[in-house]
Amino acid sequence: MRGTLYIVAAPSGAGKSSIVNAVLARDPGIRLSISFTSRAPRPGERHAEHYNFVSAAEFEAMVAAGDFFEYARVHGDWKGTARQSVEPALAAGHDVLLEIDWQGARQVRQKVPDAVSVFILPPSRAALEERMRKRGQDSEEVIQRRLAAAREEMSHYAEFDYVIVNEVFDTAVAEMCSIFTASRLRREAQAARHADLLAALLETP
Ligand SMILES: Nc1nc2c(ncn2[C@@H]2O[C@H](COP(=O)(O)OP(=O)(O)O)[C@@H](O)[C@H]2O)c(=O)[nH]1
Ligand SMILES: Nc1ncnc2c1ncn2[C@@H]1O[C@H](COP(=O)(O)OP(=O)(O)O)[C@@H](O)[C@H]1O
Repeated sequence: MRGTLYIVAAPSGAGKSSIVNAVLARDPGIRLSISFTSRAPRPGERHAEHYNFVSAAEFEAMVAAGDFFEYARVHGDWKGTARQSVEPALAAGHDVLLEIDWQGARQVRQKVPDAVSVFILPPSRAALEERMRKRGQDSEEVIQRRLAAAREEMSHYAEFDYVIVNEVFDTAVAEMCSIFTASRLRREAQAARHADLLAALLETP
């Protein structure tokens, strides 16, 4: 059976990376796709671990070569998921998780209609702003830009299959694990039903 494709999106600062890391630690079978980006690495970020960092020209060459499963301009930088990070793993039966924005999520839904998409919301505007500041990595100008971008991102929450409000961290992690487990079980049950049906249909009379 092909693997399941999970999409997780959220406004910056909602707790997406923290939740995804906790879910991956509990469920090591899920493969996290490492995106490509044209933005410069921040202090402490490592190539091929946080992102595959490439120049804008390299990114655009990958677009022209059709290398991307999805890509978009996010906060002024190119971000994209390489086909190579997704298609072989799904075909081999592995589940793959994409941490991408709403524009990428739209492209993926068109390609893979049974992808399972989850949107993470902060419990309040104040909490979102506080969490952005707590990371202490961005200038005030960048934070103001990100708050405006957060409103745009959150306006698309209803396009997603599931919404998690990240108020209590452990509850949010448990909710995401439940969503993933339930959707995997549903797909396995459906595949088993189809296998039984085909066996019956193809049985020689
Ligand atoms: N479409 C798309 N969006 C992405 C990709 N990788 C990251 N993003 C989105 O880019 C936004 C900013 O990412 P984030 O890691 O929070 O911030 P950054 O550290 O400034 O890159 C978030 O909405 C991510 O979901 C990607 O491969 N494709
Ligand atoms: N439920 C929560 N309650 C309080 N702080 C949280 C919660 N979830 C995440 N955080 C904190 O908020 C900040 C932003 O989280 P992060 O995972 O980096 O967000 P994102 O990936 O969505 O930008 C981090 O300092 C993180 O520890």
